[in-house]
Amino acid sequence: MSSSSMLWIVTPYNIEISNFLSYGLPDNSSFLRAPSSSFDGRVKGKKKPRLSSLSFNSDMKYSCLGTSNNARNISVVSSLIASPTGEIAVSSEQRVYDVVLKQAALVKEQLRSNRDIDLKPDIIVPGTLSLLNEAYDRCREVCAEYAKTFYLGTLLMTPERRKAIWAIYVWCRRTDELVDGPNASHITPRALDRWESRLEDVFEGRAYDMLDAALSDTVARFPVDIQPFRDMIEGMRMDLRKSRYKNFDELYLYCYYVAGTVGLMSVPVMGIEPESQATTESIYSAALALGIANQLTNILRDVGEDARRGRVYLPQDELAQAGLSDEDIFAGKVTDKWRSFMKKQIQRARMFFDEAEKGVTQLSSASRWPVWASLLLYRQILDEIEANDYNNFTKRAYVSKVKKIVALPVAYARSIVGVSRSSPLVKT
Ligand SMILES: CC(C)=CCC/C(C)=C/CC/C(C)=C/CC/C(C)=C/[C@@H]1[C@@H](COP(=O)(O)OP(=O)(O)O)[C@]1(C)CC/C=C(\C)CC/C=C(\C)CCC=C(C)C
Ligand SMILES: [Mn+2]
Repeated sequence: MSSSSMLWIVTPYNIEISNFLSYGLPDNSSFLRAPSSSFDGRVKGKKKPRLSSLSFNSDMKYSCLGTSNNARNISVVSSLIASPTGEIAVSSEQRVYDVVLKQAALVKEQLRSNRDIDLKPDIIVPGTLSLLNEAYDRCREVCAEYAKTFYLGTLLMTPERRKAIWAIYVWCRRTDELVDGPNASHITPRALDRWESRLEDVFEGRAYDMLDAALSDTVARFPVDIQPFRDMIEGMRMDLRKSRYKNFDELYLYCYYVAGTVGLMSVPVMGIEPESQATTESIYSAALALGIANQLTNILRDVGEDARRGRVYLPQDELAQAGLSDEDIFAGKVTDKWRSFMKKQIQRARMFFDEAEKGVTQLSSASRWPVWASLLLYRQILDEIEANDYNNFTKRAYVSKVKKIVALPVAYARSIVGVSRSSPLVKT
């Protein structure tokens, strides 16, 4: 479907920025939700496993993202969990990795059949191009308003790619706003089903409003798959039904849904450096790691705020191991137990950032800066939690303007370093 023909059905609503999160959800009761993950339980890869650099000690009972398919194998084996009834369950990590493999395979396939996405010609239907430009401009405004630093970073990207990232950003923001925004108390699982049904329409070129129209155009131009978008909605469903996470496996799945998905949505737009020797899978794994790292950081920053909403996004088993409980969190007292618990949580988030770093250099050169900037800035929130002596109950950790300004040239310097054969993601 051409991006322009899609525009025939766009209604140019006059949407104000302050109002951009409004959504005309269709009442589609016949909608059948697709499964959120296509995991089939197969063990991937044949080579000898190598331990992932992110494996946690037995205390944490978690081995995280590997740096290659080889590394992944070890987690596949260790990710088979036997239930008390003897059934073999599959870990979240493996379920998510299956999505990563699928995304990587899809993008490879689509790029093969569409060598240069930036040169995909417009089929111009009279009058529609200016509408589309207006739609992207709305996305730009929203992005500039809600994510200033990140917006600045996108300005270095090619015009095609930056517009696409704005459109994806806006869809993510709107989705999150459904469960976190002013109308959150009215949001039901059925409303999320309708949001998903609307998403499918957007992917098929039927946009409901201008912001959708921009996304519809983006997904027609870039090899972006619907699965991570669906999975983000699944994360919002999870938020509606759940306010506690038994262990890190459960939390990992939530983090994938609401944040890891952003990495998977973004890579096909950001593009991979043509010189890159890394496997597509490893780059997607790094992108996933960045999303997880960001979300874990969000969670650690917002412990007090979430607790006041009755939510605890911390692994219950790890809290118990540290001699802590929900009551301690609601009491909001910084104790030595809390400090030592937080140290471990921060360490884990940093490991995900380290994993993500390996992939940034593999992105196309113009896309690296915003990614480096967001990585460096988000990671600094962890430093600020430490600087607040782990008081994330009543003090919000934030990165000062000065530190943000300093981070930008650092990010730029990193972004101009090209891919090297010694990169940890490169096949040897
Ligand atoms: C190889 C490699 C490293 C590639 C880079 C891949 C990449 C660009 C990854 C981006 C990761 C990223 C920015 C993830 C967002 C994580 C996040 C903060 C998610 C938030 C979820 C809900 O949390 P919560 O409700 O607790 O938070 P709030 O209090 O509401 O803030 C989200 C809010 C989900 C919605 C996500 C967004 C609005 C961000 C979408 C961002 C993009 C599409 C652009 C990403 C691009 C860059 C350059 C960062
Ligand atoms: Mn939110």
